[in-house]
Amino acid sequence: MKNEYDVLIIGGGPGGALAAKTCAEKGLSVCIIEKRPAIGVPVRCAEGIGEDLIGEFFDELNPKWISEKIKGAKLISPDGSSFYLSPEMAGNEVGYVLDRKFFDRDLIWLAVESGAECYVKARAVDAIMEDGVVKGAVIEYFGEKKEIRAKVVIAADGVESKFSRYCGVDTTVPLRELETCAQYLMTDIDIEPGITVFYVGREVSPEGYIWIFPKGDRTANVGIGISGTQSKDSSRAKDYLDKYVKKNFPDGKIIELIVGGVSVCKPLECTVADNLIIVGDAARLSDPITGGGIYNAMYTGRLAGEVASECIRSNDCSKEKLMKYDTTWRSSRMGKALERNYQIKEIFVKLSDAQLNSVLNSVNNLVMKEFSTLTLIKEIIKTNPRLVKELSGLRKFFE
Ligand SMILES: Cc1cc2nc3c(=O)[nH]c(=O)nc-3n(C[C@H](O)[C@H](O)[C@H](O)COP(=O)(O)OP(=O)(O)OC[C@H]3O[C@@H](n4cnc5c(N)ncnc54)[C@H](O)[C@@H]3O)c2cc1C
Repeated sequence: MKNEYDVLIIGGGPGGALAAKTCAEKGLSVCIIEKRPAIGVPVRCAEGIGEDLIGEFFDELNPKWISEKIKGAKLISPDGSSFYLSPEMAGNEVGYVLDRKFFDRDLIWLAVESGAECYVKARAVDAIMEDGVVKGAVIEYFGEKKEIRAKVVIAADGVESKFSRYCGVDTTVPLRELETCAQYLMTDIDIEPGITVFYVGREVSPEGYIWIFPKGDRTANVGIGISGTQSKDSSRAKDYLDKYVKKNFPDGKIIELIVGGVSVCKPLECTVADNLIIVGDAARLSDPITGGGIYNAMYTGRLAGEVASECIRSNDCSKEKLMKYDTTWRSSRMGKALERNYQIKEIFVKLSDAQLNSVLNSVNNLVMKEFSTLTLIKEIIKTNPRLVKELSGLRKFFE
């Protein structure tokens, strides 16, 4: 490990890996540090991603990255009725349940093949700051402290991100908007292959949802996310999950448990500073409705790599120059979706279970030519005149 690189990347998740690969391909010297002893494990994710989204990065997917191809979805209302998205309707919402143990590792491998250096068990414990400007990171590597300097530091340290805070950026997530999650990898359970299932409602999962994401024969990620402040009797996410599992999969076998957090707040007000770019979950870029953030991390990681390379070439890595990264992602399809989905989430979390039943039952018999979250929301607005007041805030997104 050297003391100086063009680009230092904190975190070896999908955001960090794409940033590293992009910078290395452009001929820069790149160092990725990852605090865990292995890339990709433990997997803190339900591993779902849309086909079109992952297709933006790869012409062909390595079969070992994929646990299951998803062709449809079911949404279960609080009253138990279900809204089924057939494979024909699912259209652009089909996708994959990945195997991130392999996927994340291979993303780093691609970065290393392109010339990046990667060090595991290397944790950033502070920022090197000079005159208020980021110059690198202090890291702990196998018990020793070391300083690494860089022209640009990319903070890709996930939802638990501390690095940007070390640099003076306020990254606080309001407690209500930090979903706490628990997930079992379960086997020996009766599930429909290729169909993801989502349960919503205050009783089952306050301000969140339960998911079943199939991962091969009678096996699935069965998980839950709940708002940080809305649980009953201080029940934890795992308590809600256990209740669900006991009722629905009493004979299933639990072979893994993970817990983690997902932010469903607005993105950081600004995702750059002098010599610093913040990507993926560290920038609070997971989707406020679904909590999904693999694509957003990959997209912003790649963009950060491109903008950092340009700025390093032009010898100017000031906040002003790096702002190109911030303005580009905000005006992208992803940025617009984040803004819209935040407003939609804010409205939906306020609906009672009775209102949710009414909303979801109203779309139950719809035949949509092409499904997307957007078309579903449009239909909900059209078919729920009684909820016009609650839903009126959504109109601006569809006019
Ligand atoms: C239960 C759960 C289910 C989810 N399900 C889905 C899903 O189905 N689909 C989806 O798209 N998204 C899902 N997500 C979100 C998804 O996992 C994240 O959005 C995605 O991993 C973000 O990638 P990232 O690179 O920004 O951060 P991460 O993947 O979190 O990577 C950050 C890395 O930085 C490392 N790190 C942290 N601090 C330091 C430090 N100081 N020094 C060095 N390294 C550090 C961490 O160890 C980690 O490896 C889920 C999340 C949870 C918790």
